[in-house]
Amino acid sequence: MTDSQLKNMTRTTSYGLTAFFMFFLAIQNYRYGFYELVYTATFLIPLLGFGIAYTYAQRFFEIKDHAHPILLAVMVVLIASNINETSSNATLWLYPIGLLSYLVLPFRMSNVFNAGVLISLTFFIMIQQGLFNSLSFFTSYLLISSVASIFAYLHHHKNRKLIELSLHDPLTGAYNMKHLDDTLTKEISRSHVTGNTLSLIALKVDYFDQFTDVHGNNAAKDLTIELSEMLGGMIRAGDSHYYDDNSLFYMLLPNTPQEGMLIMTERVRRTVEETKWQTIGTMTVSVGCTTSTEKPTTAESLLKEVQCALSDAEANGHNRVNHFTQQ
Ligand SMILES: Nc1nc2c(ncn2[C@@H]2O[C@H](COP(=O)(O)OP(=O)(O)OP(=O)(O)O)[C@@H](O)[C@H]2O)c(=O)[nH]1
Repeated sequence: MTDSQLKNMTRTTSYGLTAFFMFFLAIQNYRYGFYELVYTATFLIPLLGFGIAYTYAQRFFEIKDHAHPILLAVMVVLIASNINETSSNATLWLYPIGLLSYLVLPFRMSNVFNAGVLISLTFFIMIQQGLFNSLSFFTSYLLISSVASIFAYLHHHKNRKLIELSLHDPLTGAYNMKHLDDTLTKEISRSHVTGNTLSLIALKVDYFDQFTDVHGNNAAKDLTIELSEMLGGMIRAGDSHYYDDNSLFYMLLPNTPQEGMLIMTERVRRTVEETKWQTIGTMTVSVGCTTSTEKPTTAESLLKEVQCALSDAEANGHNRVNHFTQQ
């Protein structure tokens, strides 16, 4: 299940459960003779139904999320219209809306929404029913929305960590190969639309296996981290670098023509050669590079081209930049 399918399912279920809860509250109010709240429920339940329909439509059409906060705000106003000098039963109906907001709105927006409800309704109840009732609403709504907010925050935080872990290589902090596949596919489509050239570079430390045999795995890891930091510092905003394995790096340069890419790769090769490396003193790298042509291409074929160019650079004596040429 994709992220957006899961989000839509959560929203639909949350609207459905809230509608069920409202229906139950409406029956209770009918039994006790609070007919105004029953009338309000006849508006609220269709509004929640609209929320379900809107979420469903979002699966098929590119519709923004704007309707969700508006829908929740309308429901709060409808409920608040039942609060008067004598009755505060309607405040009970606000809690499920507050909880619903954490399930259908983005985290920050739901915090702002609940803060707005808390402040405006506290003042409104104070005017209608005095300080004691408004304080009682304030404390109970604050407690419930804070608990919901803490849970939502934990979920949001874990989610961000998981996304980061799924995109980055744990050793170097560079992006991983799965992310390169995804980004490359997107950038290829973009370059077809805009007509801008896309450049891809593969770079590998020369004689890295021998280095590992002599200096050990830890030194090899330290060198890889050092090199990754250097590459990350040399690329421009909009470029990105990726780590595969065995000291093999890729760099993706959108909107960069062949001449620009050759300037950039030669600069990287020379900088590596001239740098005093903590773990090894001096070292060199071989670089393979390719640029997208006007012909339709795929991420797979660009990767093959760049790997082929890198193998040729290594076969022709290492410490060189080699641009892929069609045989
Ligand atoms: N994408 C990308 N291209 C680069 C980078 N460095 C150099 N280039 C390319 O090489 C060309 C010449 O770059 P430089 O030698 O830095 O000259 P420059 O006058 O600073 O280049 P501009 O910043 O584009 O004006 C640029 O126009 C780019 O196409 C880089 O880090 N990333």
